[in-house]
Amino acid sequence: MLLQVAFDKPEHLALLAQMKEFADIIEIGTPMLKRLGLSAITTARELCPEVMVLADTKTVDGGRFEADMVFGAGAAFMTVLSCASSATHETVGRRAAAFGATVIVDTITEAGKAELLPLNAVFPESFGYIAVHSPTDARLAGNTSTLHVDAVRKMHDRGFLVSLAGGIGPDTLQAVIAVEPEILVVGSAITESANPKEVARWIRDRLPNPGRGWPWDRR
Ligand SMILES: O=C(CO)[C@H](O)[C@H](O)COP(=O)(O)O
Repeated sequence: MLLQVAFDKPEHLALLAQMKEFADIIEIGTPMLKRLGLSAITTARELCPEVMVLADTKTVDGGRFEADMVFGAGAAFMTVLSCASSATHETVGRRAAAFGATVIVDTITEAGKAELLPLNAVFPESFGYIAVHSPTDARLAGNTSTLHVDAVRKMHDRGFLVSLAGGIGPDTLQAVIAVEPEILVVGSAITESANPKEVARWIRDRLPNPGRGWPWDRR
């Protein structure tokens, strides 16, 4: 299982270097990307050259431009929304292949209903994972649904590697590890804690098969 640490706020940049011993993937979260732009990606690459960077673009259109920007800046992964057009999926997939990068399809707009994902569209080869994702705003508004966690097995049954995100931390770790996503995304439970390094270490120590879950591990 891979640990992706999500850095959503500009002030989280100060934590980047501390996470390199725990994170398999550093996520430049959507708000940070909007605030700091591509410099957040290049900074992460400079501070943590051995850790892959994911740009959480949540792309819905203009895929070619966004892919070229973030992959050109050094991101190894980007996200595209499952509800984007197949033309966007295809162009992002082609650019990822050209850069040797990987796309994650985020089903956040189908939150809790990832199994409804219309997969008559065949995703390009460079699409590595389906993300099942509980939206932050829904959780902050009191939604405690765990349907996205249940969706992990359904996505595995359809042959996808799965990234699981949204509200994951020490309190929920056991339940999310049980459904065996390939990538576990943890943001605020680490970045907003009093001791980010210790929380990251605690989570990392409990991951089954830490550092495994890449597409190439399955080939
Ligand atoms: O992509 C995101 C929000 O859309 C977050 O980065 C992701 O949900 C992880 O954050 P947290 O662990 O705080 O929920």
